[in-house]
Amino acid sequence: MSLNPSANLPVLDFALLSGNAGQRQAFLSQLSQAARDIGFFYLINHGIDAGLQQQVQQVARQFFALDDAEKARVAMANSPHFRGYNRPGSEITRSQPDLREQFDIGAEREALTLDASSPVWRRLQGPNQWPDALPELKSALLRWQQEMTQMSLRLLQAFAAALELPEDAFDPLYGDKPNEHIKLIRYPGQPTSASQQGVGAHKDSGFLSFLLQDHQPGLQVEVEPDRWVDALPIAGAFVVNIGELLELASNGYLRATVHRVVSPPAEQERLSIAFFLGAQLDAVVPVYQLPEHIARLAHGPASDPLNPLLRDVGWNYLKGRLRSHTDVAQRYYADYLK
Ligand SMILES: O=C(O)CCC(=O)C(=O)O
Ligand SMILES: [Fe+2]
Repeated sequence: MSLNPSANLPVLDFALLSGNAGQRQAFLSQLSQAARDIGFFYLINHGIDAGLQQQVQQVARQFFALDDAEKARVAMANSPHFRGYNRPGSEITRSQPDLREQFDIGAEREALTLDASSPVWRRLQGPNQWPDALPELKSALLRWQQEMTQMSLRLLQAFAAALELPEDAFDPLYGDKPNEHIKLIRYPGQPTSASQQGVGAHKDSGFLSFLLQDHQPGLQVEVEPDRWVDALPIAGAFVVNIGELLELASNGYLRATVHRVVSPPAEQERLSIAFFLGAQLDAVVPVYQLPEHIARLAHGPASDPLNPLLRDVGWNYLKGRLRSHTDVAQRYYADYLK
């Protein structure tokens, strides 16, 4: 394993984007190169306060330390909107259980009124579940959601500029309802005899994902078929990766890179705070007209029969949620799955 955390993945300095014209251009060209070569990079000087990062990590640890009974009161199995707590082993990736416990929240919006003709993905919108035993969690995560949304939308605009599109090209895809998904994740240590699948190999479904890791390694990126590199933690930095919506929007010029987490050793644990920026659920991702020198290198989105990428955002997001959370799927989506 490499000792220099930045050896495997590029490190991008977000402060350059608001610097002078030369610095801005340097950032955009580093961004397009990093995004195209690997689809994963570290982001530093992102403007998210270090104190807030630590507060969110601390409240996440407090949440996972609650009694099982308290956590069960906010179980995702009770939410048609896929919000709430999952015990280790309850989520499935590539048909295997993921050895991680997690707490999901999304945008705090009212459930939609639905009738028989409503597309099923409209069930995804709705309220979060908050634990009574830890009121600080709600205020910390709603603030996190707000700040992460602002920062990540700036980065998404930089992606548009890096693709030589107007900076606001993607704005209509999220409008005033971006899909702001936070996942607090704890990976318990595993003996070497057990499965080491913290989370199995996958692509993220949204535009961009941001991971705030603690000190514990485990995240791995598939840089070429069957070649995995460690994305070792860098304190305060976010690991950023590209999701399926940006792969679709760039006609495969940018790629949603496959990644996974290997469980920590026995007696240790790993905490990760993930933020997924997605489009509004009723958007459809168009094929953007890219300049010739970029379009030439765009080979179309990946075509994996096990994971078709869907341009209809609501359907693409629902696909991933149903596959990962079979208990919610059976309880609230049985009519659709039939
Ligand atoms: O734990 C991590 O840092 C990565 C998690 C992840 O890839 C995911 O939940 O989509
Ligand atoms: Fe992921």
